[in-house]
Amino acid sequence: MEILLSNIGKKFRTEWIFRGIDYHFKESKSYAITGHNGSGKSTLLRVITGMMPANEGKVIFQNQGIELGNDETYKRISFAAPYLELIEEFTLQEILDFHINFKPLIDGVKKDDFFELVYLTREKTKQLKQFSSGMKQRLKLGLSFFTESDVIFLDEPTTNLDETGIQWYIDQVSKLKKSKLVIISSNDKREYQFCDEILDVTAFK
Ligand SMILES: Nc1ncnc2c1ncn2[C@@H]1O[C@H](COP(=O)(O)OP(=O)(O)OP(=O)(O)O)[C@@H](O)[C@H]1O
Repeated sequence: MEILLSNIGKKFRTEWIFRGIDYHFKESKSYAITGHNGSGKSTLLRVITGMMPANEGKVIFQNQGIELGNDETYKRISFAAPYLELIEEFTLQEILDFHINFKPLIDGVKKDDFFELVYLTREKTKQLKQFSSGMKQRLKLGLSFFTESDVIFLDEPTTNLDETGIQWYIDQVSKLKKSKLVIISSNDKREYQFCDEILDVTAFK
């Protein structure tokens, strides 16, 4: 799976956040979208994933040269971000069951393995509203790491994680990046230092 950005521009009211972005995200490579606070990293991620429309240009997802429609694209991408809400009334077990209706767990990972992989075995029957912010973030990352997708989008992935959580994140992404396209929006080097390429959004003001 690869993604082509063709002349992408986004503005809020009259202010252009970025403009004229042409870029090619290639299969099984990893990319960091960088830039200072407010430069437009999250906005670009939202535009690429289709959560927000661009004002100019086109985002094309393609597989072996064939353009994918929106329905197909959504099945193949995962997205974890601090601002994406979880259903807080669900227990951990319920949210996993809900999620795997749409995106099955990756080969070799069973439900119980998932709880272990995200270090939440004792929280299976706990409602998410009782989770700490770091536990929620680990769960969001886990849902994107361990369910089927070809592309993983991560926005500020280590938000609310402690040192152990950050190391866990680095270990997991380092493994995943060998087989998936990974795109990380961040201004924290530790979150993206292993990436193959950097797209600096400030270059497109
Ligand atoms: N929904 C919105 N409506 C209006 N302006 C917005 C909206 N979302 C973002 N902006 C503005 O767009 C600019 C880019 O915001 P964005 O959140 O993409 O930056 P960022 O690089 O991700 O920042 P940070 O590093 O602080 O997370 C900012 O000036 C922000 O105020």
